[in-house]
Amino acid sequence: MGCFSPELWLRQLLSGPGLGLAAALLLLVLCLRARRTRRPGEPPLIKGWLPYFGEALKLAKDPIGFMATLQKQYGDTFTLLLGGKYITFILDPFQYQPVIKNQKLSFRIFSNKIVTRVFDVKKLIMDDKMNDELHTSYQFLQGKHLDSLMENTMQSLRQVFEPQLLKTTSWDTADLFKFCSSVIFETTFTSLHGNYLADDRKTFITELRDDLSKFDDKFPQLVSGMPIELLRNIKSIRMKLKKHLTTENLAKIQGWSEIIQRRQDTLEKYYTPEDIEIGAHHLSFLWASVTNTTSAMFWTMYYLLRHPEAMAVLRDEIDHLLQSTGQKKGPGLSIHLTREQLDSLIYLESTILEALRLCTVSGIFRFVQEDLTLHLETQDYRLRKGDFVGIFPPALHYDPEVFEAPEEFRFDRFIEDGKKKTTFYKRGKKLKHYVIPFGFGISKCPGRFLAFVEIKQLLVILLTYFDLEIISDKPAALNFSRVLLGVPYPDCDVSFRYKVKS
Ligand code: HEM
Repeated sequence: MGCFSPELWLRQLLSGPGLGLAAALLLLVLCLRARRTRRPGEPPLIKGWLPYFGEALKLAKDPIGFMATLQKQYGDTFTLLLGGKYITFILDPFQYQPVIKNQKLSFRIFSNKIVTRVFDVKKLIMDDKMNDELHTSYQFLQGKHLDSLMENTMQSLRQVFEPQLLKTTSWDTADLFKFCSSVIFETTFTSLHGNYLADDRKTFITELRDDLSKFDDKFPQLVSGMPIELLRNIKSIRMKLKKHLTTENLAKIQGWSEIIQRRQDTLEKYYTPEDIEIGAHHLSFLWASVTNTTSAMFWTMYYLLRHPEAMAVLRDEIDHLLQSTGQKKGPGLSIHLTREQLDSLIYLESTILEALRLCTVSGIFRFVQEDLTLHLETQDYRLRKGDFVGIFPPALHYDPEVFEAPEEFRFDRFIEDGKKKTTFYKRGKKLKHYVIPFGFGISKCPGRFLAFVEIKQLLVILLTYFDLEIISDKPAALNFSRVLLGVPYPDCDVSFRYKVKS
């Protein structure tokens, strides 16, 4: 997609060697793209005044408010020019199904373009069979396989937190985003890939995390199609990351999870073992497993720290479960919860869901493979080959008809009469889907169960073993530099303090 951060695009292009290229590019697209007009049967067309970028600046500034304004003005279906791409947004949640079910609207073409651009994986586009086989590996993120991943996660969390528990009970201060990114990276990487065997394990993990974070900083530019050569040292950082994850280097890590084993077996069928592209595949999976989980963890913790009343209810809920399962805090990190027990923590789950409802600014996209008519309940729309169709979850998440006071954090929003609340209505009709942070249909995130389990386990540990308090007064806001690309990071870090409970 080419719509994510026009300011970054322009700034980068207009510095140094990008200047000539920028001028040529802008001239070309100005001529090519400005000419489109709305044809009969097509949705309202909104091009903005800026050629090529269209309304991308407004979207990047305030995506939720801007889309709400357009929805009021043009209705639930309209086509928007964003960074050279025409995207027809379908905002009525009852019309998601026709989009998801339409075979001519392709997720694979969309996602292959991104994976090729960002991670330099070339073979996916050419090899559908390999693509299918890699997708079957996602079964190892569910069911009984999830139980063993959950054990790995708990083991990794012990490794991270047991040294902390030996400390005295004095306060330590930390920055919340840095804290989440460090714990989630180490836990996720170790749970999925295993333990690095050499003595310098900690250094290896820290370097890998820092390199992934530098690479991820430039993710929006890479997605938008900016040549990696314009992004200073990102090409060499990407190469370094890929090399860490080649067959030879992965062999230095012990205890691969089933999913990593299956992916490696599949990749070895299609590549020679020494092919660096194997590392590129593992990099794309590592990136997917860590980035959104980190920001989801950040926002959940952030809201809990700012709402001590919610934190108190969660602590009670967890204490109650530990007591009822006969568990006491012993030396080290001795508590152990099964998946069913974690699932029974309904206030914990509601809190995470509420943070995701408030903070998901991703888009769900499909590529229009040929000119077609999309049949919606209310109307038919003509769509053009080469355009995209998009679902924008915040339009649903912030709909006051569905969620009362939608901009407020209410940790118990998904609880009713002491049980999980799963009924939400619009226009008097029950909604099948009301919170969609993980995408939809074929592109639905395969890691969603693991993400929930990991965040829950981490919160159980933090709330059971630590006192936690926010220090920063300044509220954090969503940073929209990666709008439409998942759960955004905060615009600033937030300091908090923690100490082992006495
Ligand atoms: C709270 C955390 C997470 C969120 C909000 C999230 C969100 C998403 C979304 C929205 C998509 C679909 C993208 C699209 O439609 O273009 C996606 C795809 C994906 N996610 Fe997640 N994700 C999370 C955690 C994870 C974890 C923990 C893993 C792996 C263990 C993972 C692995 C993947 C993979 C492999 C895909 C690509 C699927 C495909 O190509 O079909 N995600 N995620």
